[in-house]
Amino acid sequence: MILDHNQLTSAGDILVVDDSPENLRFLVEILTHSGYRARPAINGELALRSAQLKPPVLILLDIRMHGMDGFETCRRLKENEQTRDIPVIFASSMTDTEAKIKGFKLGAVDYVAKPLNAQEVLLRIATHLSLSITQRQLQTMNSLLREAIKRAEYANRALLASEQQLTAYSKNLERLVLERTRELDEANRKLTDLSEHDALTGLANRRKFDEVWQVEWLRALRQNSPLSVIMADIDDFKAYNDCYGHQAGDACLQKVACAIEAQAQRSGELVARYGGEEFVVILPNVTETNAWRVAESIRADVEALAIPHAHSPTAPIVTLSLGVAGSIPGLDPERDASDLLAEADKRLYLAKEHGRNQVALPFRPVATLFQRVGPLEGNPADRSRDGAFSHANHASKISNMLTVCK
Ligand SMILES: Nc1nc2c(ncn2[C@@H]2O[C@H](COP(=O)(O)OP(=O)(O)OP(=O)(O)O)[C@@H](O)[C@H]2O)c(=O)[nH]1
Repeated sequence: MILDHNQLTSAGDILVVDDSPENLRFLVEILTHSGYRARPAINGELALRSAQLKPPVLILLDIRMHGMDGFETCRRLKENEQTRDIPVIFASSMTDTEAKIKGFKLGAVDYVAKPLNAQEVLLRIATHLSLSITQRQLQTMNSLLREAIKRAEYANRALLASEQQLTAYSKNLERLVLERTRELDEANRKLTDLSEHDALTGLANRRKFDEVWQVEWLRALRQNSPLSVIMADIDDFKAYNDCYGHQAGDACLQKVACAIEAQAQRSGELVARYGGEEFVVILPNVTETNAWRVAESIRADVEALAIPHAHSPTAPIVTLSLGVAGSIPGLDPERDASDLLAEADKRLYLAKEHGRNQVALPFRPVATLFQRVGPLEGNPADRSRDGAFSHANHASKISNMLTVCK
């Protein structure tokens, strides 16, 4: 493909080398006439110098010259980095094949025979200039492309590295978030635990009790089931503290808390520390009578601990007074949750008033009570509580049972 004439003529100088001034003039003339810029050189040495000083876009080179001939001039042009890529066209009257082959082997791109034909010379120059310019453009595009590929590869590597870094960061972040979440969950759990439990005994605290008590009351109301509560208070605990010290008092509270908790292990049952030396037990699905049995077992178990209490006016050991109240909320619209609790509390203080170390129930003739606490019919949920009580030990416990008027 021959390029546009303007592109060819503006590409640069054409160096014309010939030791015949006539030939030189002729060539310079036809080139200039065609719009090219032509530079003459009268011998090989001058041609080399001119080409190195300002590389032309093409060289038209005579072979047979005085001094350095065209072959040698071409050889030197091709061994110089600066001039090696300039297309060389030999112009010669040596038309034998051997001379042509030698010229091509030295790196010439074409050959024009003398005497020169202006049109042929111009056509060959246009062809080789086009080829050379296109080749240079291709080389430039190639090197630009190579540069672009290099940059893309570099960017790709950088992208890959930052992707890997990002993955590592995000994995690390994920791990940190997980760790923090776990720590936060754990801290929250501890906080909830702290907010719901008494630090000394590990039992539920008053706050937790209030919450559960309301829930259980509403459940019993919905299910028309019984609900009971026991209030328990250590007798003469001030005297215990005064006698054995506060630390021993703490240890005593822990032992009593354990004993109470051991008697309220069924699902839904809750033991809480209600105040200093006061405890409360929620017994869902347990009738008042059976709650009395639980209270009596607690009282007996604390007694069985036989914790010495030398200054107690009640007994030489630590004892408990307990008040019990139970209801079926659905059948008892007159009372609400706080009424039932207040009732248990009132009975606790009646138990205190009547000598301590006993369980207080609402007034019922002893005989009736004795029958009521015997084997029961009805709710199977109560039966396990029935099994915990027998007529044999009933007689010994009755002395610790108080009946009072409502
Ligand atoms: N060691 C210890 N003592 C406590 C704690 N909480 C409350 N107390 C003590 O429990 C005692 C309760 O005394 P009181 O309310 O007078 O009752 P009490 O001496 O048990 O007499 P009654 O209840 O009428 O039998 C006080 O001396 C409180 O200091 C505690 O966490 N640890």
